[in-house]
Amino acid sequence: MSFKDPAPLDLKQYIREVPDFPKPGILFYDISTLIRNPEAWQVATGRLAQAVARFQPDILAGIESRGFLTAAPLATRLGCGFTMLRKPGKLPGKTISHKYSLEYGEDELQIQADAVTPGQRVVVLDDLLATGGTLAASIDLLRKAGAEVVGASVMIELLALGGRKKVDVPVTSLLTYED
Ligand SMILES: O=P(O)(O)OC[C@H]1O[C@H](OP(=O)(O)OP(=O)(O)O)[C@H](O)[C@@H]1O
Ligand SMILES: Nc1ncnc2[nH]cnc12
Repeated sequence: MSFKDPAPLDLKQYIREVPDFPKPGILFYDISTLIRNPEAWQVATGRLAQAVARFQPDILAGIESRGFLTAAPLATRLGCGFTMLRKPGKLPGKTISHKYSLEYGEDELQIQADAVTPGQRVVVLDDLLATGGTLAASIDLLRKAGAEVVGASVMIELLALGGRKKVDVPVTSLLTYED
């Protein structure tokens, strides 16, 4: 993997912080302003790719929908396969599902049953780690599909929510926020 990082570039300046979205009291970390800037997005994906390469993955798994944005360019850079973890009813053919609890209510993710060959090394990617429920569920789902989940990587980690405690594989994050 060759990537020359034009350091120093503070990527946080490209993340827009939106108060009270999608509901009062939530501070939303918006990556739209990062991905629309070609230089900043090159740097962000380059740094993420360096972190993910250390896991020596065969396949990257992206979590719908913002996880697709991070996983797909990395798979291209690293020469890995890419597979989608999707919300229910979106994937054709035989699928494997995993239901999980969130702070309020239940959610579900699916993967195609033949997406992973048993024992393949998979790294799961998302844009952001908050409570960790989504990432933990994705890892459970990938294991149901036969994957060896060797790591997880996110662009943004919200430290105060302690999400990485729910995740039993090594997690790398590019940008951390205390609040
Ligand atoms: O750590 P958690 O508390 O589980 O939260 C993190 C998840 O929440 C967001 O996804 P969202 O469900 O908003 O879907 P989106 O990517 O389609 O916007 C984000 O992209 C992560 O997947
Ligand atoms: N605070 C937040 N900002 C952006 N995406 C999120 N997903 C879960 N919590 C989030």
